[in-house]
Amino acid sequence: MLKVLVYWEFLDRIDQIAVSPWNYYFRVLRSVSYMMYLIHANACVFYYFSYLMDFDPNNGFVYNNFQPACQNATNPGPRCNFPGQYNAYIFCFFFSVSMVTIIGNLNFPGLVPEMIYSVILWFIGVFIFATIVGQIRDVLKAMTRHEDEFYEVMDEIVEHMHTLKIPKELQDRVRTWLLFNWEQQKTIDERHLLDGLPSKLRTDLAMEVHFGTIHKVQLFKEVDKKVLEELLVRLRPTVYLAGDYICRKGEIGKEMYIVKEGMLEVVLPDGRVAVTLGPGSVFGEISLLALAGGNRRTADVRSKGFTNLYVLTKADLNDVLKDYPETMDALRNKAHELMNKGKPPPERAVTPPPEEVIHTRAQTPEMVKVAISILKEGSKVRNRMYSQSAHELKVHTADLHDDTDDDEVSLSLGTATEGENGHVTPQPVADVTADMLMQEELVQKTELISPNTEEIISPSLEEQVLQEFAHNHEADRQSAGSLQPPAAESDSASAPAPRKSSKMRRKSRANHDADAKSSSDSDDNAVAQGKTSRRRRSRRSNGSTAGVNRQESVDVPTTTPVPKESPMQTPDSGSSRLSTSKLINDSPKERATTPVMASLTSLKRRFAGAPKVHPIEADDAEPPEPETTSAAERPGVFTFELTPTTSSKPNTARHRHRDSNISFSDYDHSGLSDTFAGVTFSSPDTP
Ligand SMILES: Nc1ncnc2c1ncn2[C@@H]1O[C@@H]2COP(=O)(O)O[C@H]2[C@H]1O
Repeated sequence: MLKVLVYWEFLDRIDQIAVSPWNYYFRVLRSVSYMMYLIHANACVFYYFSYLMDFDPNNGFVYNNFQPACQNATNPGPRCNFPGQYNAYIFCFFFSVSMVTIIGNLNFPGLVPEMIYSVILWFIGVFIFATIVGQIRDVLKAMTRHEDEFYEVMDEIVEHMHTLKIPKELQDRVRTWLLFNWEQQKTIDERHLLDGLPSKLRTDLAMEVHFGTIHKVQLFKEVDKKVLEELLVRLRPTVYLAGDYICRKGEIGKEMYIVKEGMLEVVLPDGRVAVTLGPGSVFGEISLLALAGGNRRTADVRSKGFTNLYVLTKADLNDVLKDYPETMDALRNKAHELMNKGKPPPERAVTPPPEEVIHTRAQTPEMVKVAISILKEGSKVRNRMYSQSAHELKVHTADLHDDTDDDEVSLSLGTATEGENGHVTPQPVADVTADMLMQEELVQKTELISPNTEEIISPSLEEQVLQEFAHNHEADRQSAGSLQPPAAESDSASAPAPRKSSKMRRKSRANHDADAKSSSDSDDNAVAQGKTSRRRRSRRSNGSTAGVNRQESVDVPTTTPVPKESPMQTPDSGSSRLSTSKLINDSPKERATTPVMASLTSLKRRFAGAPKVHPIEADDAEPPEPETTSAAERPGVFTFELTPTTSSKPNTARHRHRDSNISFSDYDHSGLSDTFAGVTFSSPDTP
């Protein structure tokens, strides 16, 4: 009897160490053992009761080993085969079991005490029996309780779907999800399972369960342990089937996810997979932390196979981070860092190429041009008129915002001021970075300088333009007279000439200089006849060079001293013009002779397609060596190939286009007599 305590202790310990399903078997065994013990105890009581009744041999109810019936029997039956040999304990145990499990069918009590004893025993027996049976049933039920619950829920859902006449395919997916979920988690909602536990225990449990995954997450690498613990408790496991979309672009982000197992794909709107995420990856943080400036999903995320994820809701995140505001900032910074490091900004990746962003300015009236050309250079009236016309020449931009990025190669549209010492200082007004050049289509569509670029060029340049007009006009006339333009003229009128050797270019420049000289006399004539740059352009575009949209010539002086009075090189329409491909493909020596060349070399290196920018060779006979002369000191004249666009929005000062990285600023029109428009290239590579 005293051993019962030891026995209970033993049972408790076994219960602690036994794992499912053995713990359930053990519990059934324990209940049976309690029953046996009680029967044993009852057997002992019965023996003692028999003893109190003197083992009366005349009494069939109590135990007696005497068996007097056998002694007197003439024909003893099988019970008399072992007279006096019944084992007292076995007999009493047998009697006790019968008494507990079977009501009645026992030796009828002959005496009153026997009857009372029997009744008490029967009552006890009923209770013991009921308890034991109930316990065994509970234990067996507990063994399968979760499974039963799961199937109960599943049956309900399936039935409901059936009632709603949900398509079979969807029903199957729900069923597959439920089964997979059960398979993975063995519970429908783990969170509620732990609700009854104190928070400290839940935290410890969560740390234990999720830490393996969380410690791989880069985003949480530097997060304080306390915050991490609080976040961990709030993580909710979930599973996704192959092909399921976890989130869709444009949705409002309310949850972020940590991948526990499986692979997921970030899918861009064009169907391309931007990146594949594996265990330890986080996604959904951009909208949750408003990294892209809003709370919308920036991409679709699709489960590649079956995946196990941890979900952290925005509400839970905010709930934790409201007590740790500095962690919110740290998380954002970290997320930004990871975003910029590992993946291109999703918005940029999915934004379609911008439409026309740079627009043509208005054309300067003919009258103004003529007046400018005939007024004395440097006169106040001329400057004012010039300034008026220049005001129309602002670059128009649309959908631009402030921002600047450095890029390896940039193209800038700028003004330059000629100083007293004859040095010309470029003043960039617009930067077109490498990004823009990459978008060749945009480059082709973009008009950096309007058809009337000449009008904002300095008076001296204006003069050159007029000279060229006269020259072209003369060529026109000649060709009209002979109905067959001379080959040289035809060449010079066409847009960028085919590649020529530097020798040829020098020669053609010499020819051009002679032409320019002879044509200068007919400037006024040309202007008077209203030869506009537009006409010249149209002649060019109709010229021999196929596939060229339009050419504009712009002189770009650099900081090399330029004699103030000496005219800048007159852009000959063909003879001195180099195509980009020419520059890029020419000898290294040539390539490195001007900043333009250096930049274009760099451009070529980065972008296979040559940008539609055509510099005209510098007017010095042989460009200086790059090692001995600073690139910024070399003069150059450049030509652009441009395509007109239409303007719908007014220009705004100092802007930058979000997609093309193009930035613009207004022209500075002050001191126009010393200011000209030009195009320069700049590159960090360029010395
Ligand atoms: N280019 C990408 N590389 C990696 N992950 C991305 C990329 N684009 C979007 N994502 C992830 O996909 C998620 C979609 O929802 P969010 O915008 O909230 O957060 C996004 C990022 O976590």
